[in-house]
Amino acid sequence: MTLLEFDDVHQSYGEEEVLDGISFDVDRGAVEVIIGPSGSGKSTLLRCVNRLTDIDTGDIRLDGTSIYARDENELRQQVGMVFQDFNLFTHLTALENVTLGLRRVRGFSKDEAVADACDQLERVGLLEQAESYPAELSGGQKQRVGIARALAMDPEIMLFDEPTSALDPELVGEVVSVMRDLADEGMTMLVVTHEMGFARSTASRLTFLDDGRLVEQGPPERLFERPDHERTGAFLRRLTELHGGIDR
Ligand SMILES: Nc1ncnc2c1ncn2[C@@H]1O[C@H](COP(=O)(O)OP(=O)(O)OP(=O)(O)O)[C@@H](O)[C@H]1O
Repeated sequence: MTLLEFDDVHQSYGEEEVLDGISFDVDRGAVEVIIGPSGSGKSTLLRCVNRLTDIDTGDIRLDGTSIYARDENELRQQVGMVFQDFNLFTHLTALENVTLGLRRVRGFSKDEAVADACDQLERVGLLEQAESYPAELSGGQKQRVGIARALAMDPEIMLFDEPTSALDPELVGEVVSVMRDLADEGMTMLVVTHEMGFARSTASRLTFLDDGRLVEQGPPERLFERPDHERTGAFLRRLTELHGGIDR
């Protein structure tokens, strides 16, 4: 069953067309991994889904309704986003970073918010660090707080924009493992990543973007073994050399 639809999406910055007619559907429970060269429009595509960036023409529908027909705050609750550089409030503890949205957006009482935030931190294996400030956490731990914060909104879909790219290599595994658990729980996920181990083991489908166009889409095993386009094959071989095909 379709949850998210991109319908002929065009987006430009000034003269530069960044998304040039993107159309595809994401099923509920699917893990869609978006790959493509730098500047191909991957981040922009994600940012359009929760209206951090507006599209020029076309439409994006969530659960059959245009994202432009929805209340913006409600949309941001339904669409969780995890950023490369965590975007945590540095003056708040891990727990406070998670309770903030629960109180302000979901209207939870203080006690309810703390209880729910503790559940979310436990889900990402960080309950013991609840009282730590971001500066006291490793990059992997910070990113897991970012995931817990997004999960606290009880989203219908989670967007991950290169969630492991800012991490030291030894910290990538703990974040990938949390993402894999979410996939196993049936969370719908749209993931921009270079982690080919994750793509091979967990993606329902890979989507290859180049220069704002959707070049090729398919199950990871087919795209890795028998891509229709030479560009896809060459790109995946290079990513695998750089970021490993090893399942972490
Ligand atoms: N706020 C902005 N203003 C102007 N141009 C932008 C803006 N954000 C992105 N761009 C341009 O849009 C194009 C696509 O950027 P985008 O970040 O979506 O690509 P990407 O595939 O995610 O790249 P990367 O892998 O390097 O993050 C790039 O040429 C970029 O310079």
